[in-house]
Amino acid sequence: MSVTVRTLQQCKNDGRKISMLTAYDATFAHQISSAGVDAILIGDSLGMVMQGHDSTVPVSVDEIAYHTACVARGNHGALLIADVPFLAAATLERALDTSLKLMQAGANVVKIEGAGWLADTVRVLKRNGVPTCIHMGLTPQSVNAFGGYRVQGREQSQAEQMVEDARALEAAGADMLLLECVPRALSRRITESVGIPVIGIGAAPECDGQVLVIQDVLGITQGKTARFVKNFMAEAGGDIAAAIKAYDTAVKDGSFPAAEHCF
Ligand SMILES: Nc1nc(=O)c2c([nH]1)NC[C@@H]1CN(c3ccc(C(=O)N[C@@H](CCC(=O)O)C(=O)O)cc3)CN21
Ligand SMILES: CC(C)C(=O)C(=O)O
Ligand SMILES: [Mg+2]
Repeated sequence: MSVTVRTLQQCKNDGRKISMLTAYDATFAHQISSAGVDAILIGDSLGMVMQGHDSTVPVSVDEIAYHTACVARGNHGALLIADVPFLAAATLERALDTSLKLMQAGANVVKIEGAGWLADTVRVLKRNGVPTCIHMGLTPQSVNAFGGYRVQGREQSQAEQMVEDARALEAAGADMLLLECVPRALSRRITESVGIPVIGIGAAPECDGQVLVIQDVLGITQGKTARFVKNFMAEAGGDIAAAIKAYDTAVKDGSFPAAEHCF
């Protein structure tokens, strides 16, 4: 049975946690979906972990579409979410063109970095049959504007705006939200403020689900990793399939993330 946006909504309604991991190729899609992970993100993090860039800014729509098609061939029933690259949804026309390529490559949902100002985009995509996930908080494509990868929503006014934006995006028809590097208390408040599933990374165990980059889970990422990362390879005795299963189990039993992975 394939996972759909309705399955994830049911998970939130029933209080069952959602697990998500990134994948960029058929082999990992096979391993991750076979382990029972609910959703696979074809993330623009591939610009860093696959291509060796120092940010996600250089990634193109055609590259995400290529990796989405690779993942789709190895996938066994996980929901496929494709990242919309830098500026590829900056106008409604671009958002539609980008979604056309990603959905035809095999995506079930497109994920767009931004905030409340994406409400119109969400409405237009929904009308055209494209489910959306809006990535809020630390949006890595804005690293040049932020001046680094920094926690977002620490100031009261910014926190209130984020809650308001989450509600506006739900009202516009967004199917899910993703919060990255948002303080735990605010992440919990946003998750409780909307009816749609909220996936966290550096957010809170109280989110409806969690996502990590697969290389981080396997402990093979080059250089320093973020606070929210947990390497599941050690407890899995060096077995990749066991590490993926350990992640899925830890998300679903609520033991990941722990306080040390949150802000
Ligand atoms: N391997 C990998 N894992 C990721 O999670 C990831 C990527 N690559 N590439 C794209 C973005 C970049 N991401 C990042 C990168 C660094 C931090 C980071 O170092 N954050 C600080 C927060 C500092 C603060 O404001 O307190 C940290 O200490 O975790 C966070 C997210 C998440 N994404
Ligand atoms: C880190 C996750 C949320 C992401 O957007 C990516 O992998 O590109
Ligand atoms: Mg991304």
